[in-house]
Amino acid sequence: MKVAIVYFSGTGNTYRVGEVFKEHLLSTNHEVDLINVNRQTIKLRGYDLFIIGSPTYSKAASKKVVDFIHEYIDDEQNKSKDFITYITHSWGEAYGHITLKKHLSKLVYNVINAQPFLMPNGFYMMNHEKNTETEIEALHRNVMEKVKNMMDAYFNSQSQIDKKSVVKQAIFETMYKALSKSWIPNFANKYLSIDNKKCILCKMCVRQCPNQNIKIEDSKIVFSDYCLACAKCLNMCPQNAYRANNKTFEQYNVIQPSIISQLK
Ligand SMILES: Cc1cc2nc3c(=O)[nH]c(=O)nc-3n(C[C@H](O)[C@H](O)[C@H](O)COP(=O)(O)O)c2cc1C
Repeated sequence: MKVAIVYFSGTGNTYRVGEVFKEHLLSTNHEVDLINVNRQTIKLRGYDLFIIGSPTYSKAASKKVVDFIHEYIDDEQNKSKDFITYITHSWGEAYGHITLKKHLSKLVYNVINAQPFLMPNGFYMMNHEKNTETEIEALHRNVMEKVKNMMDAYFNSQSQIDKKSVVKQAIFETMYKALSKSWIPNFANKYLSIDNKKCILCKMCVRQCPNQNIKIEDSKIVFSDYCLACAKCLNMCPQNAYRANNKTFEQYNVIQPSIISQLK
């Protein structure tokens, strides 16, 4: 079977879950491509199964992934294929996997499994707490078990759609759309700043920003007003020069590589 795992990820969680799906499928002799929505420029074809993952933003799915479904997956050739959706979230209830299912179902795709994954919080400078190492390890172990269960269910032809209120899903999607027009695009300008004593103008954030929202002008980092609030820049800055709400942000180092290597 040929599988496309399609994801968007700011702080590494959704990527990490995609990677676990990939490792699991490779170990059971399937062909797998792990595809970042930011790097794909042509329609996806020739896959038997699509696994589509997104971070949760305001309880909904990232606009990047929803737009990608319409632009690069919607194709007559994919109509008879199977789909699995997942979202990663860090607190409370999340509805993004159901948002993705709704968009795919409207396009007449067959979504067999839709599940949330609770992950370490990469947005804790704005909301809730930073996770401890013990919590992070437990969350990553849970990912491995859940991925295995999801794929076992899929290969046993069992549907596993997480039950969620469709009314709440629609409300949260509408709220996220409204925030995407106002608060979110200005997030970096409003809440982020750079410690210029630490910044070495390495341009890593400029290159890695998924929406090209970061530039260097007059030897300083500046933000435009099309931020996604994905928190990638803060988490991956090699100098930890980013400040959030005027405070130094204590990074997780993206996907906690030391912990992940221990779990392998
Ligand atoms: C702008 C923003 C809004 C978020 N809103 C929620 C939310 O409503 N509920 C939640 O559980 N997590 C929320 N989160 C946390 C992320 O969904 C979570 O950490 C996710 O795993 C990040 O995925 P990534 O690491 O692949 O970017 C939010 C994060 C950001 C940056």
